[in-house]
Amino acid sequence: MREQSLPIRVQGLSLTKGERRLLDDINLTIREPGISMIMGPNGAGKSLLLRCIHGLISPDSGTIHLANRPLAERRQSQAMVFQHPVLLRRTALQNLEFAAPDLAAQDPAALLVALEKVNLGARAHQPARMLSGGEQQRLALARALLRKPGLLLLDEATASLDPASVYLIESLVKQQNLLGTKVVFVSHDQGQARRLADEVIFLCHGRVVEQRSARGFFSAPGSDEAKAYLAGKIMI
Ligand SMILES: Nc1ncnc2c1ncn2[C@@H]1O[C@H](COP(=O)(O)OP(=O)(O)OP(=O)(O)O)[C@@H](O)[C@H]1O
Repeated sequence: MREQSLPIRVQGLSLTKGERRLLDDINLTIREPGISMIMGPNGAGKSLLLRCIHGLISPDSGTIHLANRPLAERRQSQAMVFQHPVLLRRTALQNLEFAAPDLAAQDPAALLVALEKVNLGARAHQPARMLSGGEQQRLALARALLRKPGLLLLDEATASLDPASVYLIESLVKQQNLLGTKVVFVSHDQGQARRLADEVIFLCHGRVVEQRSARGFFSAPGSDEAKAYLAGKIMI
């Protein structure tokens, strides 16, 4: 059973390092059960925001609630996939066993099914760190999905993968979303955002500049920053 994550409510979130305000009073409520895509130029604070929502970074101020409960009570029901997955020096299957020891004991066949779902059935007994980049990313996704997370966070999870791996990961993410997992995806890939996103949250200089339907965002971005970003202009 997936635990309900919505609404995700971020209030007054700020993070400063030295002189720089990296996240600047972020107020954001995510209500959409579909896929929310966080977009914005390099250095906008997308990864930092995602890490805060996953509880990996403590902000200087502000709060995060999921389904009206503080983040600290909720971390077990969410999972994150990073651009560069960190895998154990073990086989692909052992990486899943380590992530889900109870499931591995009760229903070991389920782990093989999880590998097959990401087209890694034939790689089960290969060292995870010897897999290709795309295979490692698919393994990381399989590992994240073992928990049946109520919230799945993906940070540039398909950057530098070939089209077939991108397609497979996007299909699995969409499927999970339809099964009830809320998805928040950071991506620069406009094609991917158009394929996946129900809403876009556009960040610039550590602030939320726009939050609207993907259709509205791409057809008529409301801010100069988003217009420049979509036009491929470098923003300082
Ligand atoms: N630990 C840190 N100390 C100081 N500055 C940091 C730290 N982590 C991130 N930053 C800075 O915060 C800003 C936002 O970083 P973040 O990784 O969130 O950007 P991003 O929007 O994900 O960018 P990109 O699209 O390039 O991945 C960047 O300028 C980065 O250099």
